[in-house]
Amino acid sequence: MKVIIVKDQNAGGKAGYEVFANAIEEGATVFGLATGGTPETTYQEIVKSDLDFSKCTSINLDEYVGLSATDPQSYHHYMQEHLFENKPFKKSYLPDGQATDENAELKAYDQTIQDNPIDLQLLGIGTNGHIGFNEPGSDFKGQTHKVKLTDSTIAANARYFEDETQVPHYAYSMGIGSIMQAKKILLEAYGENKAEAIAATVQGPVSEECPASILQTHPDVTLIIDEAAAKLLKNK
Ligand SMILES: O=P(O)(O)OC[C@H]1O[C@](O)(CO)[C@@H](O)[C@@H]1O
Repeated sequence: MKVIIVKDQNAGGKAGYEVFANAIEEGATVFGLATGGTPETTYQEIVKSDLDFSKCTSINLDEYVGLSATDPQSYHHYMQEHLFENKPFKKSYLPDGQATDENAELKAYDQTIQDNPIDLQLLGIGTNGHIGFNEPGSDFKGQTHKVKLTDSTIAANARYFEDETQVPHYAYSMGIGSIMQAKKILLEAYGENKAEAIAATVQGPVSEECPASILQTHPDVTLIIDEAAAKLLKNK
């Protein structure tokens, strides 16, 4: 695991952009993308750049169950607003939060991931160490599945909704098994509220209690974290 400690999220966005630019340089064409507050500055730097994704494919980690692609709170909408509007891909995949046949949707998403092996997977991390919506206890070999969100995740994401009662309680998430198949993984984390999860991810035991700890077994992981998120790391 390569750990890059930056001053703040803006510096992190610049470093994150560099990882994307290098990946394209090295021939990457399939990008696993994340949502939430963390990747916003990396997307801002990409949007400002001349990087061209028109021949590339994107596959997002997750989507809330029950939200339409046009719902302002959906991850479809988030991606459109933060990236795709300005940097369109040849093809962009997110789970369909309104799928009528749930099992068919989950199977189809797994097939999409198999058909488009991910070159660079971008991740954020939850305060409880979740990646995508894979909450503590998720199977390390898991494929795309429906997740019941924990109370802490619902509370953490409530900031994007009118109030907490509007936060969906389920999501479709790429499984940890699929995430680990990516050739290269970039995890970003900013803020003191991620310090415990980062310490467990980097220096804790590999345990399903901290889903991100599995990244210790992946051959090519880069962490971009700010000083606050790095606070509990020993001998940094
Ligand atoms: O970047 P944020 O907003 O702190 O979210 C952290 C993580 O939580 C999620 O938004 C899921 O709740 C993930 O997609 C994200 O990586």
